[in-house]
Amino acid sequence: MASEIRYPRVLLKVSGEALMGSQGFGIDVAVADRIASDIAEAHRLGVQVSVVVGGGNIFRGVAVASKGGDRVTGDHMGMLGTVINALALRTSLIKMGVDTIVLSAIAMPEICESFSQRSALAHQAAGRVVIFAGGTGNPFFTTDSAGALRAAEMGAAALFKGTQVDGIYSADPKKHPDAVRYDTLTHDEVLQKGLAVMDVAAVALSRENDIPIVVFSIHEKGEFAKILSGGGRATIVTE
Ligand SMILES: Nc1ncnc2c1ncn2[C@@H]1O[C@H](COP(=O)(O)OP(=O)(O)O)[C@@H](O)[C@H]1O
Ligand SMILES: O=c1ccn([C@@H]2O[C@H](COP(=O)(O)OP(=O)(O)O)[C@@H](O)[C@H]2O)c(=O)[nH]1
Repeated sequence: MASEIRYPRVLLKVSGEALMGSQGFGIDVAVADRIASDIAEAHRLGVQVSVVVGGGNIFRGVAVASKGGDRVTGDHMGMLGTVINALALRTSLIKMGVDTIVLSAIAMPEICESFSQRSALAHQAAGRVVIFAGGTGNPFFTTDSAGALRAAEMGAAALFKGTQVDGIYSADPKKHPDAVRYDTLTHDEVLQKGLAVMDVAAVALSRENDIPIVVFSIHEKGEFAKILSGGGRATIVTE
């Protein structure tokens, strides 16, 4: 029921690293199918879902730079990784009967359509799930920033970050098991406390556009729909 839905239009950022499952690299198709089933469930609830997919399971530009390589080339490789992930996620969604389109920030017309806000909104209005590939199309950015950017362009009511942990903690819970979890925070608190679950540019852009950020575990089946319906486990960042 549309009236029970907390956020009628959302942008979901899917962690690239989540897609590799227990493998050390690449895409575990079973995991891609599972994440797609959560997106399909939200879509069936009547929520307009668009997706930015990460690329950390394939390549990160900083890894090249840290070994003395060229950061910009590394970031180009990272952005191409996000296109591979977007195609995998589209395959999973289409298998489930969800009409899905991939729009890339970097033109590659033989493979997918290029991004424009106009076409993205038109595809969304036609009932499709839109997957944004290629991040922002610029080096030195992240797919979290791409998520915040596309959320603003699509008029999303919230930016969902589906990640490896179930919310925002006082410190990285993977390194500090005693870290305390927050149910709610403001954008300013995330920035002032230096909570590194998302990069500063993404949080600042969301703050500027008054877009709440919802951080939840992408590994919990059904959690996305639960949160959309007003329940579930997440940290919600609002003003
Ligand atoms: N304060 C914090 N609260 C929660 N997670 C944090 C925090 N600081 C760092 N992290 C780490 O940030 C990770 C998510 O960011 P990122 O590496 O960009 O992953 P993703 O692949 O989901 O984009 C989490 O898996 C977590 O280990
Ligand atoms: O706008 C962008 C988005 C991503 N990237 C590159 O693509 C990689 C993969 O994206 P990200 O690290 O955000 O993926 P995730 O952490 O979600 O797996 C990054 O490390 C960057 O090298 C980039 O250059 N510009």
